[in-house]
Amino acid sequence: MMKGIQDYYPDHFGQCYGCGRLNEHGYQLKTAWDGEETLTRFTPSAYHTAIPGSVYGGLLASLIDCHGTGSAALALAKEKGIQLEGFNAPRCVTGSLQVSYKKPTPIDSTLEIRGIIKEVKGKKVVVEIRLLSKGEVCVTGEVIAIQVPDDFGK
Ligand SMILES: CCCCCCCC/C=C\CCCCCCCC(=O)SCCNC(=O)CCNC(=O)[C@H](O)C(C)(C)COP(=O)(O)OP(=O)(O)OC[C@H]1O[C@@H](n2cnc3c(N)ncnc32)[C@H](O)[C@@H]1OP(=O)(O)O
Repeated sequence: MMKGIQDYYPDHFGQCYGCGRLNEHGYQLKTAWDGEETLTRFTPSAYHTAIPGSVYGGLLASLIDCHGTGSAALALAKEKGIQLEGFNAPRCVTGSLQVSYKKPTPIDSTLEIRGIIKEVKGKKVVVEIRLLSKGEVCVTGEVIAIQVPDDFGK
């Protein structure tokens, strides 16, 4: 599996259900740069069903959520010139999450979640997200992520 910004969060940020590397029950999303965009992949299982053939919308929202905060952390690291090593990644939590379901999301394919950084202003980052299945955009969203201090959650 590719390495993501989540691999550079310290242990107390590694417990997140969506993206914590230490949560054995979670999705363990990995968010990385893909050119100017950010990218996460997730392969749904049959039990992630809404109606047969389509992915449950709440799951799709949580993929957008954690990919958004991870993308924001990548953007802050880039802006501040931080070389990722050890557990030194900037960390963000979700301020707001907006999701728009454009069409049913086929479940029998690996999903691609792509982020575009729209704004970095102080500790606030706005990320626009597209979620694709079989090459088609099924869901769009916007995450406003806010950087928190290093001791947040300790
Ligand atoms: C308390 C529990 C938190 C749990 C966090 C879990 C940690 C996870 C750890 C590790 C995983 C890695 C991370 C993955 C995360 C996964 C996603 C989640 O599930 S996160 C959980 C859901 N989110 C919350 O529970 C946030 C609760 N809210 C807060 O803690 C604060 O309200 C916070 C940090 C979001 C903002 O508080 P301020 O005091 O730092 O912000 P100000 O200084 O007032 O504003 C700065 C800028 O941000 C905007 N802003 C602030 N809050 C906003 C909001 N809610 N929506 C939109 N914009 C907001 C403001 O308008 C301002 O923007 P202008 O500079 O004026 O342009």
